[in-house]
Amino acid sequence: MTETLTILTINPGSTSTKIAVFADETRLFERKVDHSAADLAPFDTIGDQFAMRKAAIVAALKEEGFDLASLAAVAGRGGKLPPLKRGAYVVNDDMVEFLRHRPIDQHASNLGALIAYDVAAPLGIPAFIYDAVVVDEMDDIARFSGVPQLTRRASCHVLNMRAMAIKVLKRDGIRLEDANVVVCHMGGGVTATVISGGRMIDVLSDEEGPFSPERAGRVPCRQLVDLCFSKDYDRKSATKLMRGVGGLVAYLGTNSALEVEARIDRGDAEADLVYRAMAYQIAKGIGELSTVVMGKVDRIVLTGAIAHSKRMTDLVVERVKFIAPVEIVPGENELEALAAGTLRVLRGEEAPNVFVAPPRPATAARDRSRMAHA
Ligand SMILES: Nc1ncnc2c1ncn2[C@@H]1O[C@H](COP(=O)(O)OP(=O)(O)O)[C@@H](O)[C@H]1O
Ligand SMILES: CCCC(=O)OP(=O)(O)O
Repeated sequence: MTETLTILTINPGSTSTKIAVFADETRLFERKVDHSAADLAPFDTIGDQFAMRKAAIVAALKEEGFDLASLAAVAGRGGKLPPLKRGAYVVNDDMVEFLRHRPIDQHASNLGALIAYDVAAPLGIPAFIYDAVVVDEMDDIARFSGVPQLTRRASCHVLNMRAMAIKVLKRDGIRLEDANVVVCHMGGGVTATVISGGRMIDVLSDEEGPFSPERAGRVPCRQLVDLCFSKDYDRKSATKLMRGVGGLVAYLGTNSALEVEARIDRGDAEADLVYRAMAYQIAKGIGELSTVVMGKVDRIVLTGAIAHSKRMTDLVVERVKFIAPVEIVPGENELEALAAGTLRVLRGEEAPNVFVAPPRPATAARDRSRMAHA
C-alpha cells in the first residue's frame, strides 16, 4: 500500500489568507482568514505582513488540532518572482532571498513561498510553489508597451484561471489546447487572460486591467508621473496607491465587494456607480483580450470570489455576451490546484523546476564593468 501524502497548502491573497490540508486528493479541512483594509493599513510593505499572516495560519492549524509532523510537503502560492514557467518550483534559498529583498512587485502572493518555507524547513520537508502568478507564456507581439524601457509583464491568477478553464471545457468534451478562452478572475485583484492552444498568450495584469477591490489597475500614465513627482507622494505611498489602497478602497474605503453591495442595497448611489464602473472596466478588458484571437472566442469564464455576485456577473455578461458564451464559475480552485501539483511532484510524475535568482543589480553592473575591462 502506498503511503498517504499529507500536504499543507497556503494561499495568501490581497484580502485574505486561505489554507487547506490535503491527504492525497482528499481535503481534510480548509480555513479562510479575511484581512480588512483597516487590518492591513498599518503594514507598509507585504513583507511586513509575514508575522501576522503566519500567526493566523498557525492559529488555524492549532484550532483544527492538526499535527504538523504528519506533513510530507508544504505548498504556497507563487508570487512576484521574475517570469517563470508553468508548474512546480522548489522553494530554495535563492527564491527566499529574492522574495524577501527584491520582489518584482508588492503582492500578498510573495508570502506564499516564504511562509511555506518557514513551516517546512524545521520539519525537514520540501516546500513548493505551483503555477506562480508570474507564469509568462505571452506572445512576443504582446510584450510591447509603447516605450522600449517598459516591457509588459504577465501577472495574473494563473492557478485558478487554468483550472477553471480546463473544468468548463472538460464538461463539454473540449481540451484546453483546442480552444480559445478568455478568463477573468475577480478577487481582491482582478486579472484576465486569453488562453489559446493551451497557452496564456496575452494577459491583462492587475496594473494594466480593470480596477479591483484594492488595486488601481490601468491609470492615465501622464497623471501618474505628475503624482509621483508631486510633494504628496514618495515611492512607497505611490506604490501603495496602485496596489493596496487603490480601486474600491480608494473610492469607497473598503476592500470588500460584499460591503459595497450591502451599501448599494441601502440606496448608496456613489457605491452603485463605482461598482458599475468596475464591471464596465472588466467587460472592456474581456473585449480587449478577445481581439487577440480575432474574436474567435469559444468561452468566456468569469471566476473568483466576486463571481458569486449575480449583480456583478449580470453587469459584465450584458456587455460581453455578444462575444461568446459566458460561463460563471464562482470561487477559486487555488488550494486544490496547489495540492494536485505538489502530489504530482511527490509521486515523481512531474519534475519541479529550480529557481535561480538573477544577479542583484549592483552585481550585474559590476560584472558588466569587469567584462568591459577584460
Ligand atoms: N459572495 C460574494 N459576492 C460578492 N463579492 C464577494 C463574495 N464573497 C467574497 N467577495 C469579495 O471578493 C473579494 C475577495 O476575493 P478573494 O478571492 O476571496 O480574496 P483574495 O483576493 O484576497 O484571495 C472581496 O472583495 C470580497 O468582499
Ligand atoms: C497578482 C495577481 C493575483 C491577484 O491579484 O491575487 P489576489 O486577488 O489574491 O490579490
